[in-house]
Amino acid sequence: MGKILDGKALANLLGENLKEKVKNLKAEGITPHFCVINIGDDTASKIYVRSKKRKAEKLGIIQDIYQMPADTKQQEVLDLIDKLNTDPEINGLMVQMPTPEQISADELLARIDPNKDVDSLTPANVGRLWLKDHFVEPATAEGIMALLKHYEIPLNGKNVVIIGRSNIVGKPLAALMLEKNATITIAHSKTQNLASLTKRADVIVSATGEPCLIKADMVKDGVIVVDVGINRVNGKLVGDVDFDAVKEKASYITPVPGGVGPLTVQFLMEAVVNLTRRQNGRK
Ligand SMILES: Nc1nc(=O)c2c([nH]1)NC[C@@H]1CN(c3ccc(C(=O)N[C@@H](CCC(=O)O)C(=O)O)cc3)C=[N+]21
Repeated sequence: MGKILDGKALANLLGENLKEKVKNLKAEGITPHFCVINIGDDTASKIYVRSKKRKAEKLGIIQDIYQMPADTKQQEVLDLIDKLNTDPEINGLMVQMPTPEQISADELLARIDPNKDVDSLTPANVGRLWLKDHFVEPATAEGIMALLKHYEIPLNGKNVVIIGRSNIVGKPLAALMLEKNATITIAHSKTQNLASLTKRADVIVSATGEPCLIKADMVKDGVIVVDVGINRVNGKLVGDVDFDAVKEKASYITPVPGGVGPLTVQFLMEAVVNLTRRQNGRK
């Protein structure tokens, strides 16, 4: 039976260190301050925005929430981003995904000052990520790397199958894992015979939003499974993995909830603090 990769515990542990870091900055008169722009009334988004707010408060970071109506015009959001980009009080900003139909998220992201790009989703920072001189990394990908490192799971030469090619998870995770000399396969909704790929994988990362996509007969014994899926099924939160069955074959597996999710929030806060330090000429 597989060992649980306890993301929640690691997030709490790292949170204690970050709290100290924030305290030290505050002693120098610097308080990290970031903004979340949430457009529309996606239920899940509201939950995430609130959980970020809670974490920020715990750490002593200021978080402003700009809640904009579902029919907000693109230009209004661009104007807000411009204002926050140039406000010296603001160290970071992010646009909560998904955005409503009339909004071009790509255009919004491109407008964010890369120096304030908490999510690391601006074109400049995506480029830096693949060129190895990055100063921010997307939080979920970074959280997964931290989790594997904490449990001393090496990636050198390992076959990793990432399912999901999103800009926010799959693609940046591939970049970070390549840096650790893993061999990466990115599978997605058009991939044929997914099981033939996952059966050969040493590490499987699933980020699709499809409950029970990964079943026990699709994985080899001793596999390491990282479940990034967040799905609500009959009022219950589940990942992409058939957890109870797959954990019998896995050597390590993340639970949902309590796996990758809390680390995402932790590393968003790390990004805020790192950007704040950088803007103030630290490290
Ligand atoms: N610009 C942007 N950046 C993001 O980082 C971003 C986003 N948009 N849109 C949505 C996704 C999703 N996301 C999560 C954050 C926290 C949990 C989390 O805390 N999960 C808890 C459970 C939370 C619950 O109970 O609902 C857990 O897995 O244990 C999950 C998912 C950030 N995202």
